[in-house]
Amino acid sequence: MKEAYDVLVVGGGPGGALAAKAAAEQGLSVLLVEKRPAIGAPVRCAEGIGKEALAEFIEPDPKWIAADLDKAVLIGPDGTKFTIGDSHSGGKVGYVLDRKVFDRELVWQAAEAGAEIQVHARASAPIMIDGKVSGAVIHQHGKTYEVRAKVIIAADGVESKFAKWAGINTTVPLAELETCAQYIVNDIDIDERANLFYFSYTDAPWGYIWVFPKGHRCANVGIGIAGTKSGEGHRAKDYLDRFIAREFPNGKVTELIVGGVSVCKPLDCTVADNLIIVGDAARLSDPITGGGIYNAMYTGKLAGEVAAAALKKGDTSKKALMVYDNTWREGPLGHALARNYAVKESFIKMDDAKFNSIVHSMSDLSLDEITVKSLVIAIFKANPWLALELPRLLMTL
Ligand SMILES: Cc1cc2nc3c(=O)[nH]c(=O)nc-3n(C[C@H](O)[C@H](O)[C@H](O)COP(=O)(O)OP(=O)(O)OC[C@H]3O[C@@H](n4cnc5c(N)ncnc54)[C@H](O)[C@@H]3O)c2cc1C
Repeated sequence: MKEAYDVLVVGGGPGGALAAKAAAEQGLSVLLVEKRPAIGAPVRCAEGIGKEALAEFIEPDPKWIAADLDKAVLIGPDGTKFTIGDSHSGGKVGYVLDRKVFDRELVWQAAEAGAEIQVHARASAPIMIDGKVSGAVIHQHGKTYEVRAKVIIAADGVESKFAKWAGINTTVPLAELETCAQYIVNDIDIDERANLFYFSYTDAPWGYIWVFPKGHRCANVGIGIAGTKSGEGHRAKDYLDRFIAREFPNGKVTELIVGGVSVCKPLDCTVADNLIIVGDAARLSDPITGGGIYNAMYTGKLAGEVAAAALKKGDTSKKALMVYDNTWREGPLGHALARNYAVKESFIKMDDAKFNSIVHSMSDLSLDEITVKSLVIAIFKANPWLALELPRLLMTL
């Protein structure tokens, strides 16, 4: 580890990896520090991603694809199913990844581009000079180092502290922090090409349950519920155990993970002098699904490119880095996050009776495109009463 770099990336998830790769490809000296001893492990993710989204960044490779999907099935509180995609979708729907392998591949690509990677290396504090972030204190193998950098990219995920230490308010309201639990369940009867989403206030208050196949008779089965709904006997794991006992009583559990997902609005501003915040650290996961792999990759790559352009001009002030914030916020990602936040706020508190009526109304519909927008438009068409109940949501579509 040197004492100074052009760019320091804190965090070796998809956001950090793409940021480091993009910056190194521009010829910058880049250090990526990851606090865990192994990139990609333990996995805290259901590992689902759309094929087209992923193709923006990387060629699909069977070594990190656990399942190739052709449909998603939404299941209402009374068990009524609505399927999106199927044979008409041309196999475009999505993948379930093997993130232990996938995350390592992304970091390896950053290293190949010239970035230096240090694992088991935790950033414990920013170095502040004249009120500006100018590096970080790094702990590794019992030693402490000071690393200076001209631009620091905070890619430290949902548990992000770096931006907060640098004076930015990153607090997620408890009601907008989904608490999640997930098992890998083996030896179960599943459709290996379908992601299942169960919506029911009783089973998963202000959240949902997912069953994402991971190959033959194996799936990620998980739940996210609002942080405010979690309590004694009502923890995410308790709800999940009840679901598993009902749906997969003979399943064999081989892994449990717990984690959090923010479903709030993005940070008000994702840059400061010498600092860019990406992915989950910037609260950019999707407010409906909690999905954030694509958003982290997109903003990570953008951050690396913006850092390089700013360094070429010799200006890494907040004003110069604002092009990063403006680009994602005013582009398709920012619009999708704003719309999906409005959709989440409108639907999340609906009771099971209303959810049932919506899912019943959709059973005759056929939808090949899996986008929130196409789904919500279909829901409004099939349920004209929603236009009166949620008039402001219509404006966002
Ligand atoms: C249960 C669950 C299920 C999910 N399912 C999906 C899904 O199916 N599809 C989807 O798209 N998204 C899903 N997500 C969200 C997805 O995992 C994240 O959005 C994505 O990983 C964000 O990438 P990131 O690079 O921003 O952060 P992360 O992947 O969280 O990476 C951040 C990295 O920073 C490291 N780090 C943190 N602090 C420091 C520090 N001080 N110093 C050094 N390193 C540090 C961490 O160890 C971590 O490796 C799920 C999340 C959970 C919890």
